[in-house]
Amino acid sequence: MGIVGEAANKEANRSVSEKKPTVVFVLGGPGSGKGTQCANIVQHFGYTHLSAGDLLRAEISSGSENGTMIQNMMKEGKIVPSEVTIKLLQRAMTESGNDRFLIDGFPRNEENRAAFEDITKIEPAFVLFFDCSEEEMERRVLNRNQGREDDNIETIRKRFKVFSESSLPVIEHYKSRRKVRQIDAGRPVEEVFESVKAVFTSKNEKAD
Ligand SMILES: Nc1ncnc2c1ncn2[C@@H]1O[C@H](COP(=O)(O)OP(=O)(O)OP(=O)(O)O)[C@@H](O)[C@H]1O
Ligand SMILES: O=c1ccn([C@@H]2O[C@H](COP(=O)(O)O)[C@@H](O)[C@H]2O)c(=O)[nH]1
Ligand SMILES: [Mg+2]
Repeated sequence: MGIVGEAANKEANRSVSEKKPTVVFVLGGPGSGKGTQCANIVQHFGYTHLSAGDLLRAEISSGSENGTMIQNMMKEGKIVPSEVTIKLLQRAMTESGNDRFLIDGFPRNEENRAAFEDITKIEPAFVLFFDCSEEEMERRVLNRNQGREDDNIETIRKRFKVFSESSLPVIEHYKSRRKVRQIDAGRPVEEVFESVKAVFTSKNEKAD
């Protein structure tokens, strides 16, 4: 290959590696089925699933210096400082080697949202919102049996309050920008996934 060809090749590779990743935020109340549906999306559409809650739990288990602070906040259903969560997300994105991500359970408040956009300069392609009644979400979380310290009725009530007071405004923000794809998540898993698939296969979605 000549010098000109090599330069063109380098340029092509550079633009690929510097291309902004595709991000879909996956939001919804505790137990709405975000993790369950993300696992299905990964199988069908080649995304990497990053659950902010799972990354925070892994940070606690790793014995990191932030572990105790994160654990105490999660027990209370509170939102961990943005910089901690964003660092974990950025690290996971880099380590994945992929360029399309489902970011599950983040941003949880307006400050999370603004900080993520500020730091990463990434805007989501769209936001998947799993809409489910509190009654159904409570039933699911109490039956989940994954040993999560925050799956008890006292913390669940706090998580619902944080969701409606702090997370719903994030969804409203993206609604006003026509980025929200709202899914009725109160139906059986397979039915919910049919609606999810329709979103990901729509030719109008930038993420495809
Ligand atoms: N459509 C559904 N119908 C009935 N049960 C469901 C449905 N979707 C998920 N579940 C079950 O409900 C529980 C919660 O689901 P999941 O963990 O996916 O929710 P989540 O939104 O990720 O919750 P969290 O925010 O607490 O992490 C799990 O036990 C899961 O198997
Ligand atoms: O961006 C985030 C995500 C999660 N948290 C804390 O973790 C728990 C559990 O989150 P799940 O999404 O249900 O796994 C949540 O209640 C918060 O305390 C967070 O602070 N920031
Ligand atoms: Mg989850």
